[in-house]
This record gives sequence, structure tokens and C-alpha cells, in this order.
Amino acid sequence: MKIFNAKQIYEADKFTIKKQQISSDELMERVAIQIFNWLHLRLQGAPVKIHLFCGIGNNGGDGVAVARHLQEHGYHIHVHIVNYSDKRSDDFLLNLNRLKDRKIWPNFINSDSEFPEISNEDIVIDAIFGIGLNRNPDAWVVKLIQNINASNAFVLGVDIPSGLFTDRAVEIKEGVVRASYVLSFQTPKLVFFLPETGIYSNQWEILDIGIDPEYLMNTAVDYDLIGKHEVLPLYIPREKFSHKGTYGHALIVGGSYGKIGSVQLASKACLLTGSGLVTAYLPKCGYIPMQTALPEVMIITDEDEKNISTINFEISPNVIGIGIGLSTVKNTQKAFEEFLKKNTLPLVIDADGINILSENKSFLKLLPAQTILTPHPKELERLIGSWKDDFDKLKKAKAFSKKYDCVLVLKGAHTITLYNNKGYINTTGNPGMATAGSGDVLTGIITGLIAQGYSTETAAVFGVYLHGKAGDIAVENYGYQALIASTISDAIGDAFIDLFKAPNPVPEQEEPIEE
Ligand SMILES: NC(=O)C1=CN([C@@H]2O[C@H](COP(=O)(O)OP(=O)(O)OC[C@H]3O[C@@H](n4cnc5c(N)ncnc54)[C@H](OP(=O)(O)O)[C@@H]3O)[C@@H](O)[C@H]2O)[C@@H](O)CC1
Ligand SMILES: Nc1ncnc2c1ncn2[C@@H]1O[C@H](COP(=O)(O)OP(=O)(O)O)[C@@H](O)[C@H]1O
Ligand SMILES: [K+]
Repeated sequence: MKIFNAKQIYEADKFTIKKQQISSDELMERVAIQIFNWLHLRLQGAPVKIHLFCGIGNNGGDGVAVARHLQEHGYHIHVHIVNYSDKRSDDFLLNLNRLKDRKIWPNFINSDSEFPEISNEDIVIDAIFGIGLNRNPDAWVVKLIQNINASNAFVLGVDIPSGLFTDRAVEIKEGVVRASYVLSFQTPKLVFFLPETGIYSNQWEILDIGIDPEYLMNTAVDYDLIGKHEVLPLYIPREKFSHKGTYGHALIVGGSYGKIGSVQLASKACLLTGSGLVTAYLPKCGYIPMQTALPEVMIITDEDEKNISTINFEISPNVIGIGIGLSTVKNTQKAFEEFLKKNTLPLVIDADGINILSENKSFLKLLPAQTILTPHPKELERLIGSWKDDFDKLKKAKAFSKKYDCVLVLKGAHTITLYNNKGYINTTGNPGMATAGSGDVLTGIITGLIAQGYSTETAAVFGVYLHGKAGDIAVENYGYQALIASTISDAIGDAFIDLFKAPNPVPEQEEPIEE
């Protein structure tokens, strides 16, 4: 799914209004009806107090229009107009007048007004600012937002939590509504997926407001959201008359004394992803544990007992995953440099492999085109330097990826794969995956996909999806705390099977109101 920026959303709006020959008010009405239906299906007329905080622009207009529908269905509403400017939008005014026609007199909140009492049993609808926020809110609006947040009421955000900019970082952190749920129109916003701004939307959902499909199809975007729909076409089916040679030979290089397990995890995940053959290259101390743990994996050992000191092999793999558990001792750094100088195979580099590159930036020019680097945030910082905020991080990471022609997999709650100025935001995974060795499993998966003929960019995007999906499937049986890397790995097969499962049927719901 495409993620549009604010400018594109406004364009989409205009395009739709023109093509469908509707008024902007009709579009707002679509929004309002959708939000109302969402609430009505859940509340079923419950006599709960609903506070609607509405700004004076179109986000506020949405809120005021929702208030009208709620009132018509007998809900107990309190409409508050957050009067932060006198530049009221036409559609806001139109909807405000419709309220007044129905004898609903909103409570106008200005800088010197008292704020309404909100109980934690009330519901708040947050329609103060939408994608039009372009500067920090005034101090009194920040206070109002703090009041809303302190209420512990259920907060339904309209389009985007008020106080969040659509395409840049927050400056006043306490001036952003913490929404329990956000109903966002047509496209998710990039800020939902970044660690600094994602915290303001506990959950979100996209409402289809009928934006013109031609615009949606033809507009290029910087970021795509990756779900099952996006990865299914990437899947390469298996051929009946194939053999293990058809599916490649992956070499996993890594490990040091005390960290042999990381290579076990990566090698096993690589096999479970479907690589025809997997060989592990380890220091000598890894031989027995590896052979015992994974009989399917072949092993080459270094001359050194505890660390990798040379990377020489006589086999012919078609991809190498390197860096997990490697350590950064001098000898190993030297071996890594020598290896890079002669290597021509596709590479997936993780963990200490990335740390060695960070300490020796001159090695970066030795990487083959489209090498995949899979840093977690600390490794990323070592690699590209520190950043001001998440947007700055993405900018710097994109520049790095371009400069060294590498695919950067920025691991996190929503892992973002960057290549060729484009970002792919993953939607699978859960906090149970914040556990030792989880990243090693990812390295194995991505390496295993490349072994089977997936391009590096596809392997990264698809691999990240599969890894998260395996975690999501495994967590069902284990819970967040007890989910460990091996369990994620064991669910890789289920993650593949899940690709071909039909979605669950939608439960029957009460009739919503029509436009
Ligand atoms: N296709 C769609 O997505 C549809 C979208 N719709 C809805 O419209 C929403 C966008 O509406 P919007 O453009 O009127 O902007 P909104 O966020 O209400 O802000 C209002 C104005 O406030 C101002 N302002 C900015 N920052 C400020 C500040 N700190 N303190 C004070 N003032 C500030 C700024 O005006 P300025 O003063 O800069 O001229 C801004 O224009 C969108 O989120 C969705 O809910 C649907 O109705 C239809 C379909
Ligand atoms: N909160 C989270 N939600 C989803 N995925 C997560 C979360 N925390 C971590 N992960 C995933 O777990 C993996 C952790 O990788 P990494 O930090 O390299 O672990 P390790 O070095 O122990 O192998 C990454 O793929 C990351 O995306
Ligand atoms: K809002």
C-alpha cells in the first residue's frame, strides 16, 4: 500500500472532487459517515459521554459533521470548538451551521477558557488538527492536549493524532494527542511507523473514502507499506523437477568463542527458508556444537580455535551471509578485509560485520553492488552517524544507501528497507521479537531467499515480512515474554503457508448508515 505525503493527499482530494464531480463538502460527509459508522457499530447507542474536540479547519469540519450524526442517533455529545485561529475553513463553517440549525451550541474554547472536565469513562474524538498542521500549536492548545491525554479516556483520532506533523518530526512532544485508535483516510501516514511518532497512535485503521483509484495507481511515492498483498507476487514457486541444486548454496560466516549459537540460528533459518544447501564457516570451537545442533548444515572451520582469522573456502556458494557473532578482534577485521577484496558474491552483512565496516569506512567501497546491511539502531548509528530525529535518520540512511549502492534494512518495530531512494515499511512482527538472536534469524532468512534466486532488494523486503510473520504466528502459542529466536525460526514454514491462506471472513455487522 502506498504511503502518500500531505501534499499528495491534498492533490488526491482535489483530483477526486474534480473527477467524481462532487463537492468538498460531499467528501467530508463521506469521512463523517465512515467515522460515525465505525463508532456506532461499537457503541450501539450506549449512553456514554462523547467529547468532540474540533479545530476550525477541515479536520475540525470532520469532527463537527460526526457530531451531527451522533446527535441524530441519540448519542450524548459535547462539542468543543478549539478556536486556535480565525481562518475557519468553508466546510467547517458549513458543518458548524448545520449543527446550529439543529440547536446544538458548541462550547468555544479560547486561550483563556476553562477546559472541560473529561472522565476516564468518556470518549474523546480528536479533530483539532489534521494533516494541515504546519507549525507548533500555541501554548494553550498544548495545555488542552495535555488535559486530554491526562484524562485516560478512550481517544479516537480523526485522520492523525492532533499535534503530529504529517511529514516531519514533532517538536513539542507533550503537545501531541495520544490516540487510542486513529481512523486515517485513504492512506496511512509515515509518522505512524517511526519510533518517535508512532507512539501517539496506539492502533490505526484506514477508512476508504473513495479517493480516485487513478490517482492512487499513478502517483509515485517514497514509501510503500508491505503486507501480504505486496509480498505474495514476490514468491517464487517450486518446480516439480527441481533438485537441491536449484535452490542454491548459502554460506554463513560468523561466530566466535561464546557466540556460536548465532551462526546456528542463522544457518537453521536459512535452511528453513528453503536454501538447497547451507554451509557454515566457523572458528574451530564451533565444530562440535554446530554439527550436533544442525545435522543438515555442512561446516568449514577456521584454523583459529576462537575467532575467524581467514575466510578461505573451496566450495561454490551463490550468496554469503556474514557478520553474526563474528567479534571485531583485529585478526577477524583483517580476514574480513581480505575476504571483501576478493569476494564477488552477493552479501548479507549483519552485526559485527556492520561494526567492522563502521570502524573501517574504507571497506565500504569493497562491497558488491546491492549488498544488504541489516543494522539495528545502534549499529546504524555507528554506520551513518547520529541523527536529529527519525526523518533525519531516513534522509541520512537513504544517502548512505545511494552512496554505497547497498540495501539498508533498518530493523525495529516497523523495519524499513531502503534502496534506490525508496522505502519499504514492514507491517509484521511484534514486541516479543525484541529478544536475543532474533536478528540472526533474519540474516538467515534473507540469505536463504537470495540463495534461491530472489534479487537482493526483494529478498530483503520479503525476508523481513516472513521473519515478522513467523514471529506473529509463534507468539500466539508462546506469548511475548517466552518468544525466543529459535521459536521464531521454527515458525518460518507457517509464515510461508500463511501467504496462501484466505483472509478470515468478516463477521456479520449491523447495517451501517448509507451516504
Ligand atoms: N482526502 C482527505 O484526506 C480528506 C481530508 N479531510 C480532512 O481535512 C484535514 C485537513 O484539513 P485542513 O487542510 O483544513 O487542515 P487542518 O489540519 O484542519 O488545520 C487547519 C488549519 O490550521 C492552521 N494551522 C496549522 N498549524 C497551526 C497551528 N499550530 N496553530 C494554529 N493554526 C494552525 C492551518 O492554516 P494556516 O493558518 O496555516 O493558513 C491549517 O490549514 C484532514 O486531516 C482530514 O481530517 C476530509 O475532510 C476530506 C478528505
Ligand atoms: N518491538 C518490536 N516489534 C517488532 N519487531 C521487533 C521489535 N523489536 C525487535 N524486533 C525485530 O527483532 C530483530 C532484532 O534484531 P537484532 O537487534 O539484530 O537482534 P540480535 O542482535 O539479538 O539478533 C529485528 O528484526 C527487529 O526488527
Ligand atoms: K486529529
